[in-house]
Amino acid sequence: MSTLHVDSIMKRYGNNQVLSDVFMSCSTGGIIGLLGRNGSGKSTLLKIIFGALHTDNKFVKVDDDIINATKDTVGRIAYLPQDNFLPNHIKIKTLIVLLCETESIQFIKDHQLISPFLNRYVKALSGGERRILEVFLIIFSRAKFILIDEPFNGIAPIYKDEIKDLIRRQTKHKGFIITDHDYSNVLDLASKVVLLHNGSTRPIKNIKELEQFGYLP
Ligand SMILES: Nc1ncnc2c1ncn2[C@@H]1O[C@H](COP(=O)(O)OP(=O)(O)OP(=O)(O)O)[C@@H](O)[C@H]1O
Repeated sequence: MSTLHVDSIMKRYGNNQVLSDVFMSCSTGGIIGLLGRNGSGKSTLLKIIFGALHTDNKFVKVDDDIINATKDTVGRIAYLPQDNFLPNHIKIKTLIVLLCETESIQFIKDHQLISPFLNRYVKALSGGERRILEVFLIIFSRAKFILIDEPFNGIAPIYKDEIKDLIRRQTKHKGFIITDHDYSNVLDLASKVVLLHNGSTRPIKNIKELEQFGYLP
């Protein structure tokens, strides 16, 4: 078993102290559902864990290895941002080979949600098709810990269950931190739920607590 350990993360934009007291721990086999209101700092936190955003205060460790920069994340942490990140002019079958773990490449190419697009370029996909491809590339990437920002955004309800099943299967050897405003899907997947509230992470035991913290009405 491997563990991603996140502690002592602080981040301020000008006078806006977005993160002040963050603690999270995710082991392979687990899925952390990260919830929080708009602007609570979820994307900021994922970017800092991955190393895509700088802050002076952070402690991120995978097993015994301290993660300081994006180069330290190779094979350890992968990150799906909210926004498109794929290059437009590469064929989809090439991206799969470049980015995914060897043992899953054939499975992905044969999958009904991906196989129709193998010979297309990313620029020829619709927004939802592109998001499905991005989710596949990240959850089957070579990293042990996968950070996913809004995987279900723009994806039709019928495909969400399939994506959740794929994520669950990957927990055999990976750990996930997932945030999405489609909170019912996050709760459905998560083995632990964490709420970002006033800059702090708070472990959540039940729906009632989400109401008490003002996340749910
Ligand atoms: N580059 C930046 N400069 C200044 N402020 C920023 C910057 N990026 C984010 N912020 C602010 O930091 C806070 C946290 O933003 P962040 O995007 O992390 O929130 P979030 O929880 O992911 O929000 P959402 O759920 O709406 O996507 C917000 O108040 C936002 O306005």
